[in-house]
Amino acid sequence: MLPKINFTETEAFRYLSDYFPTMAEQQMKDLFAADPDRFKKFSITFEDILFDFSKNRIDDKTMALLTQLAKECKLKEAIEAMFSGEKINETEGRAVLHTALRNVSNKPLTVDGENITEEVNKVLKQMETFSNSVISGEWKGYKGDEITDVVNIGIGGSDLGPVMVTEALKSYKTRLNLHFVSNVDGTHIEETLKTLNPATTLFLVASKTFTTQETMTNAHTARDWFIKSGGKDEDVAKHFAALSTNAKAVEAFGIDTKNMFVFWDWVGGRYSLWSAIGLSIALSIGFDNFKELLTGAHAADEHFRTTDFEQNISVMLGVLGIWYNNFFGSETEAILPYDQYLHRFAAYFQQGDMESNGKHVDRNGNEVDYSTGPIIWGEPGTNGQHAFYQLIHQGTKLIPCDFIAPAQSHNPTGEHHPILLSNFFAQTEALMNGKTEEEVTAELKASGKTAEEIEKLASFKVFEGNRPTNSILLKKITPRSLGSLIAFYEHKIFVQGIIWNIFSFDQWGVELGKQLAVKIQKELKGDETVSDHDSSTNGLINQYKDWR
Ligand SMILES: O=P(O)(O)OC[C@H]1O[C@](O)(CO)[C@@H](O)[C@@H]1O
Repeated sequence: MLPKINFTETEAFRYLSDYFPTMAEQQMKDLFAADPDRFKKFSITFEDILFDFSKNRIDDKTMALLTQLAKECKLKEAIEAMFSGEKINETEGRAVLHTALRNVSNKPLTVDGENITEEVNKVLKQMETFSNSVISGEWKGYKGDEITDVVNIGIGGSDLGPVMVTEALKSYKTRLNLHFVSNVDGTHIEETLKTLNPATTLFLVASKTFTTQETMTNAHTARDWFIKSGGKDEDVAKHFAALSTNAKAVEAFGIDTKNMFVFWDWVGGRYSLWSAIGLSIALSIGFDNFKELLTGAHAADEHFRTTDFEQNISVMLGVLGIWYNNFFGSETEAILPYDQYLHRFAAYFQQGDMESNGKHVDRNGNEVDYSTGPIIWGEPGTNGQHAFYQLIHQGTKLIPCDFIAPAQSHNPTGEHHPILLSNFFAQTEALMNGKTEEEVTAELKASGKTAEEIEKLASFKVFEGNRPTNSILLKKITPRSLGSLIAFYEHKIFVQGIIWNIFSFDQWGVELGKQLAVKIQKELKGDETVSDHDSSTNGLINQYKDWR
């Protein structure tokens, strides 16, 4: 059982509230000027990843109080409860053990009397054999051809993780071409199928429940396409595999259970890329690289489980987020990777974070009277700079940003990488230092503007600065470093959920819309006028029926 403590009633919260006005006044640039060791003090290096937290609106006292807050909320006990397989997902009665999927050190772990380490290793072996055989060309399609293309059909956690990782690790790509179909919009599957040859295509139907409407609709369309293009029912086994926890539904769909890769109800959808859901990743980068991804995540798990909070990367990420969310009133956090390969990283953590911590009821079942999960968003730099950085620099909202970049590029073409990285460093410096009115005036004067022109322009060109950033510099994006990075972010979400006293591993908020869609889908059949909704919904449905 998880602790059920209201963090706003802790001693640390009271002290933080008292101290907040002092820190709200503090300029980060003054804190840097006063302490030559600030960078050293507030940065942590883990293997080949440097986390620099020093450009935050914190000092020693803030950090001591934030870590005290985590302690008072019994974070240490909660971490142990998760890792040891307690059923901490109480509203679904499930353990939360994505960490067991990457337990490469093979520490034995028993859940409900089953040795899950053995179960996990069995599926990993199956994934290894299968992916090696497809990549090597030993696995043949129904006409005897090698597989050239793999289509992962899944949505949410059964799509976003595999998409993000296969994109991030594209430079490790095998000869296979990966495609991802998620949206139930027929355009997604049709545009994908157009480019494919059924004799050389392998479909992975990825769904924890194997009941998700979007995925099952797309999977049926893919199967129909395969049959229409000449495949027979008995050929389906060579072209369809299932990644699921639901063997019965897989069989009912017509996929041979020999081609089924299982996982378990203790793997949350948005934490499932490490499970059989990662088969598309293994096919895309090879099983050894997939194993490296798991190894990197495991190393981060060990760090999270055993490191003191003051030096614990996920705890730092988590409590800093709480500092801005609950004291400065920030509503959003931007994730800004300066690496084109990481272009789906923010989208991935949109689900990871927002589906986990977008909750307004605490673990006691009471409505919370504080803000919980932030809105996560972001795009790769430098594209973001030319789109939304204006608001980050000069808008009225305080937006804490995570800047992420590799020191070594997989594509070190000409001056591209130094140019990219100079933008990363410049942005974090600019966000912190800003530009004062005196500096603006001097600059305008030097450019030959008159006193009158300077008077008119100056205020628009001032940057107030003091805008916080985390900088995450990796030596290189490798399967191992990426595995660690993802795991650190996953655990940050955990840290925050524990402090906010909410359940981070259910997602009841996605159910209502699904239920209503099933009802409305029936009403869309036939031409009768619909009248049992509110006038807006009726009006929209009836107009749709008229126009379709
Ligand atoms: O893997 P499944 O069961 O198809 O579910 C897909 C996604 O749907 C959700 O349940 C809700 O959108 C996610 O949590 C999950 O990742």
